[in-house]
Amino acid sequence: MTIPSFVVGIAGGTGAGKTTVARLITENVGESVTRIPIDNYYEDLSHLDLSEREAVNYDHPSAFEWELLREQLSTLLEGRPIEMPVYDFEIHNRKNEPTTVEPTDVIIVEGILALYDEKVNEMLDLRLYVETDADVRILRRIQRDVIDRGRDLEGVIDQYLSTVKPMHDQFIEPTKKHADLIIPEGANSVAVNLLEEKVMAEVHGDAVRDWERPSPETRRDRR
Ligand SMILES: Nc1ncnc2c1ncn2[C@@H]1O[C@H](COP(=O)(O)OP(=O)(O)O)[C@@H](O)[C@H]1O
Ligand SMILES: O=c1ccn([C@@H]2O[C@H](COP(=O)(O)O)[C@@H](O)[C@H]2O)c(=O)[nH]1
Repeated sequence: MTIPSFVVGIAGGTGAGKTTVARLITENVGESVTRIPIDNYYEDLSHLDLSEREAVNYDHPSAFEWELLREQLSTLLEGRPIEMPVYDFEIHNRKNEPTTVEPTDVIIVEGILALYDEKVNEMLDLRLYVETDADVRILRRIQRDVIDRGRDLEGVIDQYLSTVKPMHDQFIEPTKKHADLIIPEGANSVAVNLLEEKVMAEVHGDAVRDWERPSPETRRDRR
């Protein structure tokens, strides 16, 4: 049984480079890492038809099943496997079959609101916020949504202006204050190399952890 020793949260706006950072900092640790995309914890919307699901605001915190994420994360931290839901962006819903996820040394929790929930934040050893300019992010998103997620240009622009951008400003960007580190320009190589070394040290058991997370009060006092 593996009890995870290092849980990293990676938040940031759509297209900021969260998935890329997660991939790059863990690519040399083989099977010792588990990625938990919080997209998998979008509420089950099977009771809605496709056109109703298309109209949902997927950037609001209420779109996520936080209780399930908290529960499954703490199960992994106790060294037990979970049945993680799997999300399908093309149909805006979960797939029928969940996937079994075993606990590993390192766990990466990644998504636009990965630093939003207080209880999830308490389970994170390191909180990262990936920050990339909005113009770069929307260009990346257009490319990805049209090519990989089966959307048309007009729909991507409408969604961006009606929900993605306002929710980013209201809910996602403010979670930056919970971050231990802010990574500018997404996958910048200096940050990636430093974090990769840290992840490898955790996996090989020679990591030195001499920090203690400051309480919210101490953080405020430091400002
Ligand atoms: N530093 C970077 N330079 C260039 N392209 C990048 C960089 N980081 C990410 N990308 C590209 O931008 C797109 C979105 O990145 P991704 O990591 O999926 O973002 P997120 O997970 O935050 O939505 C991908 O096509 C990815 O290859
Ligand atoms: O059914 C859905 C679910 C989510 N989205 C959008 O996805 C992004 C989050 O993914 P990133 O990889 O971080 O970009 C979020 O902004 C939602 O708007 C969707 O379009 N449809």
